[in-house]
Amino acid sequence: MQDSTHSPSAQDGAGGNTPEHSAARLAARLTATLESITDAFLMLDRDWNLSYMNGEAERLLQCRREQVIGRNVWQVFPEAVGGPYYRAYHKAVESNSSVSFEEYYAPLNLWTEIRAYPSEEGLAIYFLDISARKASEAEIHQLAFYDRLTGLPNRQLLLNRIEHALTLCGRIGHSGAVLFIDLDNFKAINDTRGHDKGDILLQLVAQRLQSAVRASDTVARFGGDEFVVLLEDLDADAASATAGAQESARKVQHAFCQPFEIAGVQQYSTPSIGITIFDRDAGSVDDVLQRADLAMYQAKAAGRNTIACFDPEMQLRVAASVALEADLRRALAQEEFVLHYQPQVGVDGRLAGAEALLRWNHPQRGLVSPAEFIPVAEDTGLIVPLGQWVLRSACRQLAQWAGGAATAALEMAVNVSAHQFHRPDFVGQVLAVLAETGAPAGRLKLELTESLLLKDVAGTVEKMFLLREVGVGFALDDFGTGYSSLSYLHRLPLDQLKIDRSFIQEISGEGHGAAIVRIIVALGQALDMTVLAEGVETAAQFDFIVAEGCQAYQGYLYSRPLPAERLAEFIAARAGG
Ligand SMILES: Nc1nc2c(ncn2[C@@H]2O[C@@H]3COP(=O)(O)O[C@H]4[C@@H](O)[C@H](n5cnc6c(=O)[nH]c(N)nc65)O[C@@H]4COP(=O)(O)O[C@H]3[C@H]2O)c(=O)[nH]1
Repeated sequence: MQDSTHSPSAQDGAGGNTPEHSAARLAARLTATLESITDAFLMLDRDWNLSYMNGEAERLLQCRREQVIGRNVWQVFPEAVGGPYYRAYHKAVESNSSVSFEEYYAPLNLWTEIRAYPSEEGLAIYFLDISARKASEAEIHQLAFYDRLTGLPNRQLLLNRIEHALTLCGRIGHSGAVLFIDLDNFKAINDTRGHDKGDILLQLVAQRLQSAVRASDTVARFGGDEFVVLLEDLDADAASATAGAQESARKVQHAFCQPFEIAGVQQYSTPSIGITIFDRDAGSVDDVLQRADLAMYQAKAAGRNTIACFDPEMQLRVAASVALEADLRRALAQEEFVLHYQPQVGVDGRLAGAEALLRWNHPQRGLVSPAEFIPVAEDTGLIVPLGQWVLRSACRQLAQWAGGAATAALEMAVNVSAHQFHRPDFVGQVLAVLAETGAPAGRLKLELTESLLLKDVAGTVEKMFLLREVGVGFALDDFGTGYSSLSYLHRLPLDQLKIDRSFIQEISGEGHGAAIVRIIVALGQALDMTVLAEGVETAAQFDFIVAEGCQAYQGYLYSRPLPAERLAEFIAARAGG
């Protein structure tokens, strides 16, 4: 049997068993319960008058119950009239059911549940302050979808928006565009001014980009110094969509005209911008971004601070070069390269030496010209191991010549690419190869190009002098085709200028070939360098370069590039004849 001293009625004291007393006790208990729950709680009667309010509701709604009980709720909270709460209260009454929702009610985010009581024709309303949960949800969203440094949408949000834009294109039939933006000189700024200044630049760029485009366009940080602008809602017509995207790209470019002020210093930065237009047939998000990225590379290649539109041929070229790169790596591992040697001759007919020219002995394609694969090797950095292989093989050959009576005096010219030359250990590598092969340093001539020399002139001069100390000579290849700057020529320890074959070919034609040959010869004399004409094919060209004072030449007239054994036969035949 239940212990009566523990029953609620026993605790309520004596004489409290009348229906009135029971009701009063129940009301008191209910009130105590309603005051202790964590929800805010309100009751309205059927005339919208507030009939009850607990302490938590007082706190959340910032009012005192004695001032509001009995008053019309819409008079107490006039700002709510017509708003979401107003509509929800009416809906609950009309539908005679409960309604719950989340809504911002300044300055709080509230979860609200409204229950209609048909019998009493009133409403019971519960509120819960969910501001803290909302704030942490917002923070999680911010971290997941926005870039911390710039506050811009991040790559993930951009991908979502492009996906969405592609779906819309399919449904509505309009088109959109992606502008892929890369800062041209960001690495240099980061390296010279420090990462904190680099970060400031990225933040300023983010602001400029946002003000350069419409508020409805997405500006996202893709990563590092790469930004993407997504334009939706362009015309369905391809030509006018392209024109619209180009116009936006020009605005973006224009936003970089003014310098950025970073820690009191004016800093200029320029963008390379690639554009791709997309419509319902654009494929996947990745396809679209890849095209924009390719177009951006095209813009960079065109000289920076430029805008380029995606061109499908470009994609084919890139695909071919990716395939070629893989093939080159394999070729290097399987030693499919060989050197051919083209004689370099004095105009008096004396054989001076040979230029080592790289050939790729491809298992399917036969001999492949370096003109086809050197640019890819340069772009991918493969030129470094490849150039090292050339240097070692040519020096081995040079050492062999040094031991033969008829070939002892021959020089070996070796092409050196900019990538290879600007490696910090270049001098050490050349010295190591000379030591390893036993080739005479005094008969090794490195052929450098003008563009190579222009980059970091001081470092270049230093390397050249270090090598010259052991006897290595230098020729300037393809002279006249690059950014000739006469001002640096006299600072460099060069032994020879090579006139590019394009000028030799022009000698008898309409062009300025003859005049250019004359100028280069005069320059060589003034700077005490020998001048060698490349690509001499005819007797007339030979006569001209002799008359102009070139000391040496190479070209089909004398000999094509030859494999080592054929060159040995060639030399022996000449010695014999
Ligand atoms: N039309 C015509 N052409 C002539 C004549 N005489 C020689 N040539 C060609 O002209 C090029 C001369 O080499 P280059 O200017 O250094 O130009 C070279 C050089 O820049 C690069 N290259 C070749 N081997 C190497 C290498 O080992 N390392 C690097 N970095 N580049 C190389 O590839 C370029 C092309 O090499 P090749 O195809 O061997 O082409 C060679 C040679 O075969 C002629 O009378 N008429």
